[in-house]
Amino acid sequence: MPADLSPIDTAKFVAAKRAVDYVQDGMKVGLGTGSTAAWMVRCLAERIRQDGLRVTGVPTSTRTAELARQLGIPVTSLDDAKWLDLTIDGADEFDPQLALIKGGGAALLQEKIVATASDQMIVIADAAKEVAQLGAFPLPVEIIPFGWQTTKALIEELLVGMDVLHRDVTLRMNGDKPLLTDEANYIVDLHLKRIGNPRQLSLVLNQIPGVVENGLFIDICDIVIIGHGDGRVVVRDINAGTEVDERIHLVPSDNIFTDLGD
Ligand SMILES: O=C(CO)[C@H](O)[C@H](O)COP(=O)(O)O
Repeated sequence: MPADLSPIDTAKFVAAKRAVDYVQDGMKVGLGTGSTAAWMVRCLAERIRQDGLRVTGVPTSTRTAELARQLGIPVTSLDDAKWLDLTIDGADEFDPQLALIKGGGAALLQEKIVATASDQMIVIADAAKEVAQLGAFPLPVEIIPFGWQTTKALIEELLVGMDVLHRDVTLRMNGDKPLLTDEANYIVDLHLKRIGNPRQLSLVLNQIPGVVENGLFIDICDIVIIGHGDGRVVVRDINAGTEVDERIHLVPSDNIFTDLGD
């Protein structure tokens, strides 16, 4: 492990490194978005170079597509790939049932579509993302720009009847303009502090006409690989009901430390 990696980057790196062990020759793999997923893209590129692995990646954002191409990973669209063997992505929070909050990087829509079109979803995360109950991280909701203030008001109204600790909805900005997603939509962040019933909240949010999708991923993630700053990983498999603690000794090539832009 390079000495100059911070504990947080070490945690993300070891989780990513462990996750790409699940990738087998010939697989179609969904490539997540965010700083942890960017480590995974680098680790996957290294396996392609070193092991001669043949994979096709389906990126979940323009950022990830660009990084994958730069690193020589063959990429295609979900429409071409149709169904994927595996998706590996980061998350903003995960709970004991492996329900997730995603979308901190504004890519939740493509991420959810790609993960749902995969046989298996593996989430890679540092230990700080683990929570007893979701909601400390603001829940991102993708909405269409048309009538966005009405949609925001409808979300606020809906939250009154929900089991949440706090109810504040903010439009995500990029400087002085609303942030635009890859689909040219807006994101509103729901500051809820605690979500009592994520499944119910996810269902009712998606009933609002201007809502495209929300960042709650329920019953989608199969495995979470939790990285620690000391190089340890914990692999939690919800279906097998197992938790395995491993120490990974890693000697990454210099190549994957280039372009740590995310
Ligand atoms: O959902 C996401 C992007 O939409 C990311 O996976 C999530 O925000 C985690 O990002 P990071 O690995 O940088 O902490």
